[in-house]
Amino acid sequence: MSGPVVVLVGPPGAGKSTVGAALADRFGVPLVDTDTEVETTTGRSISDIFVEDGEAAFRDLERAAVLQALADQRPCVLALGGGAVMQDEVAAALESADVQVVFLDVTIGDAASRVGFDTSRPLLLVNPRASWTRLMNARRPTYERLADHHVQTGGRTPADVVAEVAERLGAGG
Ligand SMILES: Nc1ncnc2c1ncn2[C@@H]1O[C@H](COP(=O)(O)OP(=O)(O)OP(=O)(O)O)[C@@H](O)[C@H]1O
Ligand SMILES: O=C(O)C1=C[C@@H](O)[C@@H](O)[C@H](O)C1
Ligand SMILES: [Mg+2]
Repeated sequence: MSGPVVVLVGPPGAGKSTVGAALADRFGVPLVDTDTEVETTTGRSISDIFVEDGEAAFRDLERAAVLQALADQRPCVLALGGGAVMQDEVAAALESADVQVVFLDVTIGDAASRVGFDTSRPLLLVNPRASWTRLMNARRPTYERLADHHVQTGGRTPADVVAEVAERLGAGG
């Protein structure tokens, strides 16, 4: 099979980057993290792009990164930024691609203790807990609709989550 082995979606703090890196090691493929792709191709931080050019400009770059990774025949683990699935073109591409989508779910309590809500997340600068919850409520139906597998991460280590995802993909053991 070519293209992404798995696509990870979920809110900030779900563990997409962490679990994605471990899965990539396990499968012997690179991790493509769209947040990192955007920062690498522009040479700027996501925060700077949001502040200087606005969210819409970031979303254009993010969409291009997702579509490129899906179009590439290069096997990888693809971790999406938390809001990527809210773009219709991204959602449609995930639905039509022959890929397994995994929704990494997390509660506000676990997400808060994991990320600490520092200044690196531009949408969570003001009242981070309330902002995270509002975004999650708006996005949850989309995460669930697009997901082939729904994996709870609360109270579990990254290794536990990796093991469950691998098992769901038929690569456990
Ligand atoms: N299952 C877990 N248990 C405990 N800590 C975790 C778990 N998964 C990830 N973490 C930690 O939580 C933090 C956030 O994880 P990570 O950056 O992977 O989340 P993310 O979903 O990629 O978030 P973002 O959308 O902001 O990029 C990291 O410090 C990571 O080490
Ligand atoms: O939840 C979001 O909308 C975001 C999550 C991060 O992964 C980054 O993609 C960016 O900070 C926006
Ligand atoms: Mg991440």
